[in-house]
Amino acid sequence: MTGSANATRVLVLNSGSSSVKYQLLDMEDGTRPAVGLVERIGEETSRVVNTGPAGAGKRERTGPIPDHAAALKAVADELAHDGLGLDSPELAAIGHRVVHGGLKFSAPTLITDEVLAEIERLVPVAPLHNPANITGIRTARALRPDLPQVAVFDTAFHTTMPEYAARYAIDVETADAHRIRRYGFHGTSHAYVSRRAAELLGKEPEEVNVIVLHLGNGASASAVRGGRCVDTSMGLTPLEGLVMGTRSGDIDPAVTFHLKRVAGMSEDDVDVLLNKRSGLVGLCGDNDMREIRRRIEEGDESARLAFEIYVHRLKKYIGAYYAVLGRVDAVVFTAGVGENSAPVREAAVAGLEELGLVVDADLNAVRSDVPRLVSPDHARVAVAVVPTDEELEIARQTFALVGAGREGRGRAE
Ligand SMILES: Nc1ncnc2c1ncn2[C@@H]1O[C@H](COP(=O)(O)OP(=O)(O)O)[C@@H](O)[C@H]1O
Ligand SMILES: CC(=O)OP(=O)(O)O
Ligand SMILES: [Mg+2]
Repeated sequence: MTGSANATRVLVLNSGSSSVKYQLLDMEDGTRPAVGLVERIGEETSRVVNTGPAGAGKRERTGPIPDHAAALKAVADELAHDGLGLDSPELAAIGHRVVHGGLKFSAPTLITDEVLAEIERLVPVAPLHNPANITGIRTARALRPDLPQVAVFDTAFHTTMPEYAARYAIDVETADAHRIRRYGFHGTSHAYVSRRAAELLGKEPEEVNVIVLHLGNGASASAVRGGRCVDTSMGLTPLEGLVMGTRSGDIDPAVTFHLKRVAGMSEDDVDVLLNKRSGLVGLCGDNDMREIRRRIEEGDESARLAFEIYVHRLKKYIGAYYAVLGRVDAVVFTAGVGENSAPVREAAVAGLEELGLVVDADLNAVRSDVPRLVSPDHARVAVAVVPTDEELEIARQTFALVGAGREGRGRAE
């Protein structure tokens, strides 16, 4: 590993199926000199938005960006434009979000050829995500082969799940032969948010039991006991669990045989149906909760039903994880929908007063980007909103790993 002692910055790359989010974080002074994203990759109208530090110095351009490699080049150009290029001596490492780490990776990992090969082996179980992560890693390594690159896995936080929560009730030999089990995702977010929730309650993570509801485009719930994940709603792939923007979440697996046998659909057709044409978009044509709420206000029935299905599933998971944990200190909402949609939060806990769950309408209506309680003072269980910050968590874990490497080498030299 290289990097001088004054290399205090980490570039975080979060490559999604059609977007790359990037942030440059300074681990010494806590600033974020660069923040931005490339979206709609592969379309004619791709967009590069460089938000700049704290929203200052925003730049935006539109034009075709054919693939993730080109997107990474665009990110490098944006950084160079601000004098923050990848050749900067201040750069200590690049941290990559990697969605599927299988069973091998339960901690942030320095990327080697072997690690990359293992991430590639997991593509079949994260087809929307791992290929993008791999391109991000390859491109970044080509641009800065000397710099440590670290993978931070979505699955890592969930490796503490007990065997009875992680296993499906299917033939053990088949399951083991094909490594079929529940891995869980969004772990970086669940870890960060559950820790911040403990802070908000004035407690140590070890002292509290929390249910985290990460509701973005992808959505998942987790039950966290004393800082360790004991159950989560996503499974072998990020398809299981909650209703999402475009994914069905839980479904009778027989639906898939039925579609193949009766509707003549291929494996790929079913895959696309459940991952891209289901969830909110499949139910009502929109996957953005803002648009769905607007349509409900106008009396649109399909939007209303989509909302009700979404919330009903959410409520079932709150109940299930309440039972798993036995005692719950907080139910915490995070990510795009969880942080911004007061109606979703209100509806998700409506009728759960007997469980100690109540939302205060005034507190819930407040818009803010700081962690906050939305339950009344006297509530038995706190209901909270905690904005997630996967990039900060990835940067911290990356810097800790690289820093440890530097110290270790320092001692050895
Ligand atoms: N002001 C808002 N009100 C309601 N929902 C919102 C708002 N802003 C964003 N969202 C929802 O958040 C989603 C994106 O969440 P986000 O966590 O950014 O997703 P991802 O990281 O998976 O791309 C949008 O699709 C939309 O449904
Ligand atoms: C794992 C997953 O669903 O990620 P995202 O929400 O970024 O699609
Ligand atoms: Mg997300």
